[in-house]
This record gives sequence, structure tokens and C-alpha cells, in this order.
Amino acid sequence: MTANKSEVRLSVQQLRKVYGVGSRNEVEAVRSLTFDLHAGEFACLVGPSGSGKTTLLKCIAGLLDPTSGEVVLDGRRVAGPAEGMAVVFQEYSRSLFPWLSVEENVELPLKTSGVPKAERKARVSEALEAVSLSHATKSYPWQLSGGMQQRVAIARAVASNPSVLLMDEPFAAVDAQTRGELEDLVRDVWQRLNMTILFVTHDIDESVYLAERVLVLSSSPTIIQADLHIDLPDVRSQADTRSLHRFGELRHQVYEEVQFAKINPGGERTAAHGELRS
Ligand SMILES: Nc1ncnc2c1ncn2[C@@H]1O[C@H](COP(=O)(O)OP(=O)(O)OP(=O)(O)O)[C@@H](O)[C@H]1O
Repeated sequence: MTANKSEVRLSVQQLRKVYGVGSRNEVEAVRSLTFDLHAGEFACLVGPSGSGKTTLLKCIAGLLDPTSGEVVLDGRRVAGPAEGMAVVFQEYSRSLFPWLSVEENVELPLKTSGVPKAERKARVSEALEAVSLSHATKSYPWQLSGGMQQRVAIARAVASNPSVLLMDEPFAAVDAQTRGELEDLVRDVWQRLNMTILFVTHDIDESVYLAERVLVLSSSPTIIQADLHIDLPDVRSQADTRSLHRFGELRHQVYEEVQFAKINPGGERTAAHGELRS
């Protein structure tokens, strides 16, 4: 899908989510979240544990109804699992069917949505090539390493040609080296296929390395506490980018925001904390 960066792909407007409304166990998880994601953007969402990242992502994906506010994808209000959205979760082993081969796993959602066979084959092949798995199309998930399984899950999401790709801590369960490789792979896929990505992580370094923009969530009840532009060079590498002075500055800035978020539910700032830095 080609990206015109001025186009708003995803708009989250005053989204609020309260669990157990009216009950004794009522929890206001998300207070009021508003932000837009433009076509071709790569944004990371970070926040302390329990800050509502998963709740927000589920509301955006249409898997959970917000209490109020709305999510709009390509001009249409999201009111259930949205076709233009694909999600990659952390638990890759549970998201793949062990009795289907790699290519069958990637093809399945396209089959279900009635994409003609020739187009299906072309999209599966392009997606598997984008994640460097063209050599493993006939393998089964259980024959692959954890990192490779997650690449299959990414290929499946990419093959559906989504308007927005949502990723919920997708690399939290893999070892550090594989994680670095997958980070580079996602940036490569994002650039090659002109994707729009919203990536949730609790890892500050990962958010700075991956994104063009980092949204920091406050503690629950959640708001967007900071919206930071990541002005690192477009071409990134694990060794060089992470040793840039600017990388350290940005990491420090995000770290401070997350520390502030931990002790200030709702993201309220006193005059001493100053204005939001963005
Ligand atoms: N089904 C639920 N019922 C009631 N409260 C819930 C439910 N799911 C989440 N919460 C509460 O909503 C708040 C936000 O939770 P959520 O899991 O969205 O945060 P998170 O940032 O994804 O957490 P983590 O980083 O630990 O995965 C927490 O206070 C949590 O206890």
C-alpha cells in the first residue's frame, strides 16, 4: 500500500475504557487518549507496566469496545475487528497453526477473505520474501526457531496488506540477538512495503531504535503524556545507531518520561515539571 504521509490512517479520539462499569471492581484503564497516525508512520507506544497499552491496542484493533470515544481507520469508525488492521502478538507459538506449513499459515487469512488463488500465491510469496523465509515455505512452525516463527506471524500480517499494522510486544519472548535481528527486519519491511506501524513495547531502547515517533503513556488512568519525534537517521544499524550521542539523549528523554509516568497516574504535571516536551 503506498503511503502519502499527510493522510491520516488511524485516528484515536478521546478514547476511554473503564472495565466493569458500575461494579465494585470498576477500573478506569484508559482515561482520554487522542492521537493520529499518518500514512507511512512508524510509531512506538511505551509506558509503565499496567499503563493500558494492551487495552488501548485491543480497542484500536476492534477486539474490545471503548467505553467512550472512537477509533477511526481510513475515515471509518472501528466497531469490531477491522479488515484494514493486522495484529502481531507476543505469543507467536499460539498464533500459528502447527498442522499447516509456513506458506499455508500465511495464506489462510487471505483464503478466508476470498482473495483469488493467483493473487494469494503472489502475496504470500512477496510477504515471505520480505521476512527472508522464501527457503522455508514448506516447513511446519514446530520445525522453526522462535525468531523464525515470529517472522511467519509478521509475514501473515503483512500479506493482508493492512492499512495499519499493530504489534503488541512482539519480540518480548525471544533472546536478545534474535530480537535485534527482528527489529531490523521490521524496519526493513516497513520501508520496503511502505507500511504504517503502531508498535507497543515496554523497552525504551527498542522504541527509540525502531520508531520515528514515540508516544509515552502515563500510568493508568492513561493519557498520552509525551509525543516525541525521533530524529535519528533513516538508515539504522544495531551497532552504529545505538552508539550515537543522539540515541543516548533520546533514550534518556523517553526514560525520564516513563519514570515520571510511573509516579503520576493520569499524567498530571505540576508547574515544577514543566510543559509536555514534544
Ligand atoms: N479484563 C480486565 N478487567 C479489569 N481490569 C483490567 C482488565 N484488563 C486490564 N485491566 C486493568 O487495566 C489496567 C491496564 O491494563 P493493561 O493490561 O492494558 O496494561 P499494560 O500496559 O498492557 O500492562 P503490561 O505492560 O503489564 O502488559 C490495569 O490496571 C489492569 O489491571
